[in-house]
Amino acid sequence: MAQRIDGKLISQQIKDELKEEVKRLEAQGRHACLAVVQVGDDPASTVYVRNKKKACAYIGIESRAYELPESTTEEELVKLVEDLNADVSVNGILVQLPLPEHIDEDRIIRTISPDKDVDGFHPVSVGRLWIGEKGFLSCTPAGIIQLLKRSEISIEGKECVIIGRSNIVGKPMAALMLRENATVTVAHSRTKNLKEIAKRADILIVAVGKERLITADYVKEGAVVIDVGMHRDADNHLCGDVDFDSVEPAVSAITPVPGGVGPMTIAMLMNNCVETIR
Ligand SMILES: NC(=O)C1=CN([C@@H]2O[C@H](COP(=O)(O)OP(=O)(O)OC[C@H]3O[C@@H](n4cnc5c(N)ncnc54)[C@H](OP(=O)(O)O)[C@@H]3O)[C@@H](O)[C@H]2O)C=CC1
Ligand SMILES: Nc1nc(=O)c2c([nH]1)NC[C@@H]1CN(c3ccc(C(=O)N[C@@H](CCC(=O)O)C(=O)O)cc3)C=[N+]21
Repeated sequence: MAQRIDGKLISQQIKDELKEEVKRLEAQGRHACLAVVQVGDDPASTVYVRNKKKACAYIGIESRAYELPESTTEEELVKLVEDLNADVSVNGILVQLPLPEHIDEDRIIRTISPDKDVDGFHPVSVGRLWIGEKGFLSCTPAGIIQLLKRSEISIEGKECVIIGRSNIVGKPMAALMLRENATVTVAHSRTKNLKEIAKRADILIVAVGKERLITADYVKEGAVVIDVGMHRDADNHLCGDVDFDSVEPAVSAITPVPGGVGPMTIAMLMNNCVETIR
């Protein structure tokens, strides 16, 4: 029987640890405040933003919501981020992605002060990650490392294959697995023989954004499979990039969707917020 890696449970443990820590920090007069910026009203973004605010309330972090209309200009958003950078009562800034077409996402990410970049998306945070310097870690990859460690799955020396090379998941995931001494392969849409490469993995991390793409024929017997994907299927159920029913019988451990990586992303965002006052 494959071990089901329970992201809901592990994220709850982390949030409880953070809640205790925030209590101690508050007693020392330290207070964390996260600014959450959403432009437009994409329903998926609204759900994530709501979950982030709920997590803040649970842990004892103040959250300030900035809900801007879809028609917000790039200049207006840059101005808001600059004001938040300058506001000493704000410790962390999160601008929910994706942004509307007419706004340059990279410019907005670069505008966030690296000292308040709790998403870990700023080029300075990315550089720090790759050279092994202290800085904010990208939340989803950091959450996956915690899932593995807290499930007692060792990483050192393992063959790790990551499918996907986005700036928010695949690339920072590669940096973190390398830091943990895995041997890392990053596959993408131009990769040849994807099945053969994926089958080499002791730890297979899937972030392709294609509903149930990965079936049992991509997976080595006994591998650990981490599914980052997030989709609503034709029956309106949440599912991942991995075909869970096909893959689960072959593997030693697997994350479900929902209840796997998703809740960990939020727990690690909370950790980054607490980091601003440690
Ligand atoms: N649970 C969570 O907290 C989070 C979940 N997600 C989910 O994870 C998934 C991936 O997100 P994200 O990284 O932002 O996605 P992107 O669309 O930015 O990146 C997808 C990557 O997968 C590669 N790819 C696409 N199709 C194939 C294929 N058929 N074979 C091999 N590689 C392929 C692309 O290659 P190329 O570079 O060549 O185009 C690209 O590198 C999505 O479902 C998203 O919703 C994302 C963030 C957080
Ligand atoms: N600036 C920015 N930072 C992000 O971290 C960011 C973003 N933009 N844009 C979108 C992606 C996606 N993402 C998720 C967060 C939580 C769940 C999550 O909690 N998922 C639950 C289910 C939630 C539900 O019921 O819909 C689960 O998997 O169990 C999923 C996905 C963060 N992202």
